[in-house]
Amino acid sequence: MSTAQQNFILTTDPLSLDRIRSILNRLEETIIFDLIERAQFAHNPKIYRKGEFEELQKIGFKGSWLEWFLKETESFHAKARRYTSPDEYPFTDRAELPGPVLKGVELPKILYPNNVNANKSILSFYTRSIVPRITAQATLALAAAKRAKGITGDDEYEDDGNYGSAAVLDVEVLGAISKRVHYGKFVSESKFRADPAAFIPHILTPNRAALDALITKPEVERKLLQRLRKKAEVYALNFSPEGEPSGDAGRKIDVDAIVELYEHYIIPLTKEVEVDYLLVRLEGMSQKELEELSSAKKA
Ligand SMILES: C=C(O[C@@H]1C=C(C(=O)O)C=C[C@H]1O)C(=O)O
Repeated sequence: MSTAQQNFILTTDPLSLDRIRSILNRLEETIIFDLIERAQFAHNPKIYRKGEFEELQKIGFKGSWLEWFLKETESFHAKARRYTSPDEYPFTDRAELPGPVLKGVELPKILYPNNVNANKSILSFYTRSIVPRITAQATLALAAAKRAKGITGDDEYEDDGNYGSAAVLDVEVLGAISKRVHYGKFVSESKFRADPAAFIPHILTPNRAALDALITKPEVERKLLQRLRKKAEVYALNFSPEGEPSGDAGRKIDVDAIVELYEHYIIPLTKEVEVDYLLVRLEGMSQKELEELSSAKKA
């Protein structure tokens, strides 16, 4: 599917699973490249801890350096109505963001009204598990360079002072992961509409495990992880000035780290969003509406 056909406005069938899967596939590129960019800087743990920067406290901001970046960036994006789109969620509380300067666009209402939002979990696993892992190479190289200058002990590690550059990239990675994970809502809506009768009893019970089994496609996940490894291996290659790929010169990022990120965080969280969305999919419906839906033919 061409990238133009992925466009929400141009497509004829926004809920086709093929279209949704092609978007998830394209987001793999975005996430891998953003992680490669972030991996050039050291961990810089200071930027993830609240209260580390006196300068921020002085201007009345109580969160971490990264939270400040998120709030400032998202405030601007909110003005351009980014978060009125059903696949874009801010990390900052909406109440703290300004309203859009442009009037809202009339997008077709495809999703059922819901407040499912996984960003708190995304922020937490990204900063605790992902950043330390993908920055390990840069952090070790930094420590070696510092030792060569006679700096040893605790001051050797982790901090290269590139707080702005690292946080700009964190904001990019987080936005891409968030978009990917919340796409789970479209996946669920598509699967639900294809066979409402299969889902309804488990939504009413409610039975998370049964819903999880209904939406899980092990074969799709297996192929995804295989494809992702191949993509990461290729994109992370270093090239000689003559354009020769040199696998021996090391890769720009730890390929296993990317595959594990998907396997242990991104896919499970997408499925959690899928199930959370299904659990509110019938809220406010009358008995008659439920019966009509239950007897709707399998698509
Ligand atoms: C996204 C889908 O739903 C589930 C979640 C997947 C994922 O997060 O990549 C993959 C397959 C399914 O188990 C899908 O069916 O494509």
